[in-house]
Amino acid sequence: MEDTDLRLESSLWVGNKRYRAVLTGWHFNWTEVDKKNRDKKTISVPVAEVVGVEKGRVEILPQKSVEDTDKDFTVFYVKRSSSGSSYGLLWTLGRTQFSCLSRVLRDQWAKHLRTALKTHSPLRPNKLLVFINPFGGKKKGRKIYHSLVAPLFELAGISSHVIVTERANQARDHLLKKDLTGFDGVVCVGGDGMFSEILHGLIGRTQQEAGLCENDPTVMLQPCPLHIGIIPAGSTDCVCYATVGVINPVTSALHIIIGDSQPLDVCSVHHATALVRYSVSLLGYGFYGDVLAESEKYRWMGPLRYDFSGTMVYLSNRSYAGTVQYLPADPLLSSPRDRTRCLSGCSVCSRSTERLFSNSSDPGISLNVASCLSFCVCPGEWVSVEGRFRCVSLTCMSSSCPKSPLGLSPSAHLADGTGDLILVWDTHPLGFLKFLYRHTSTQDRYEHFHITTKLGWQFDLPFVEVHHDRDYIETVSRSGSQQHLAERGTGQEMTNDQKTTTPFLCGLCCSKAPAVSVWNCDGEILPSREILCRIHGQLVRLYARGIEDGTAVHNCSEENDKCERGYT
Ligand SMILES: CCCCCCCCCCCCC/C=C/[C@@H](O)[C@H](COP(=O)(O)O)NC(=O)CCCCCCCCCCCCCCC
Ligand SMILES: Nc1ncnc2c1ncn2[C@@H]1O[C@H](COP(=O)(O)OP(=O)(O)O)[C@@H](O)[C@H]1O
Ligand SMILES: [Ca+2]
Repeated sequence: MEDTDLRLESSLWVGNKRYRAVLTGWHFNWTEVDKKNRDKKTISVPVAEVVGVEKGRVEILPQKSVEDTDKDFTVFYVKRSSSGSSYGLLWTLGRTQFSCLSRVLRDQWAKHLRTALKTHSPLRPNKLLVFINPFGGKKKGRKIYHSLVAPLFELAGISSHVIVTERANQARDHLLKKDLTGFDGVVCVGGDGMFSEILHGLIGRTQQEAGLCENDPTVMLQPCPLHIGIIPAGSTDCVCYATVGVINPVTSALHIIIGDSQPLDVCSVHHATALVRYSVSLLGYGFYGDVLAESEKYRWMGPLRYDFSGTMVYLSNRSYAGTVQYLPADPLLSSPRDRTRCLSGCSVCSRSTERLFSNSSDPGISLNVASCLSFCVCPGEWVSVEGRFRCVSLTCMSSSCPKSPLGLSPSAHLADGTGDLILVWDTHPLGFLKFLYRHTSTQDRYEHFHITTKLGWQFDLPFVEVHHDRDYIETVSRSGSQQHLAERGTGQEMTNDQKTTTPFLCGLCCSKAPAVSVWNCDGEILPSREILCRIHGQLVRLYARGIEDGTAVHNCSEENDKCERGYT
């Protein structure tokens, strides 16, 4: 036996097989040795991915059972399996029960492993504040938390203070006003709307404490000190999908437990001199605004309300006149058409961390170099676009979700300090259907009518433009004064310029097509149509690590597969 600092090596038994087990600084490995002392297969678990170490023979599923034996210990760790698509890995709870030659050795293994995992993952939370929206998605938030997540938190020694919300904005108000001392992070059990509440509460609280004015779009906001964890239990679950790669409560719980950390860009939306809201996933005018407004009537349908309303709004065949102005970002940083994806350990985001935080005096509203596409812009110049749009969307990240596995903007980055602006000009209904349909693509490269298609396929249409922006103004109005837009009602006589496109299938869904749309801001309808947006790079941190490349499945060896698979 060897024992220096955190290194420990000895023989251990799993069942009747003997293993040579080694704990080095970063890894816990066990290698099967046969009767002639020859090495066979090795299983290696990064210490940072050890969930817990218990003395005795312990199971936590289907219910907790502890056999308090003298020479045994049980190690729980993260185990990966394919999610079925090329990106995003499911995490389950791996478990192996080891036997030692003596109790002293057993205690030594337990002590060393526990010390090592604390040393190698310093962001593991000790205490979490958990908000459950009991009405999100299919209304299963409470069940998901208590049956799948709470036992894992308990195993990892995390204490949690759980609040089941009784009204909208309760979580946000709690975070804005109540004592948060001692908490390492906030967990939201729900959908994108619930995440948005947490986001607003934490950003608001941080700025209050820093004495910063959120209404001023030129202020450099203070990054939030508390991490946010998302247990998906909503309808779209876009933020979870885009930062973890799968919608799976156990996977998300394990990312929280091991203290993963993923920074995220946030967009602040202003009107006149006031902050309206923050957004991370979708700020959409036109189609997405109309779908949201329509879907509110059908909340009782649960997540299906979006498909139903989406079809109705599609059939109503609307487009809207407007003006969008934006400041293009430096195309050297990354581009929405560069066919790359932001995956775990993304180098574009890492480089951005240095850029975003090295120059704290950067007001953030100065321009980088010219944008791509048909616009010729000089440094420092705003680009103004005017016309009729099917939809105008802004995302700070890919906004991938189960409906659109590669997302609204597949090459967008989670934490590069920029957002993507997608302009879809008015086009014929089949063209727009093609655009929507292309969002359902699951592979980033495939053959379609003998043509190899690549990431960002939905942008390869003549009526779609995508721009990479750092900060910009967006206003949506008909050509003419913006004031006019705010005052324009739906009952007015419309000029050709103001008219929405004629519905082409039925009068049921589209008899009263309005002349203006609304903004969908992460699932909330905004009260204003004229807005000014600013991207704040890496303003919050999630317990996540970005989407893992599913083509490289780790530690799923034969031996591992024999372990308890946990909750799949
Ligand atoms: C033909 C199939 C078309 C599929 C098009 C899929 C595009 C999906 C893009 C989704 C981007 C999601 C960005 C995230 C938004 C969320 O923040 C936000 C709030 O989520 P929460 O309720 O969980 O709190 N969610 C939303 O605003 C929902 C947007 C959903 C849009 C779905 C549209 C479905 C369209 C179906 C059209 C069908 C046309 C069929 C014609 C015969
Ligand atoms: N107890 C509650 N009662 C009613 N609404 C709530 C409650 N808790 C949270 N909400 C609100 O419900 C909205 C939708 O929640 P979310 O969890 O995102 O579900 P979904 O994904 O189905 O829209 C959010 O805007 C949130 O503010
Ligand atoms: Ca971004």
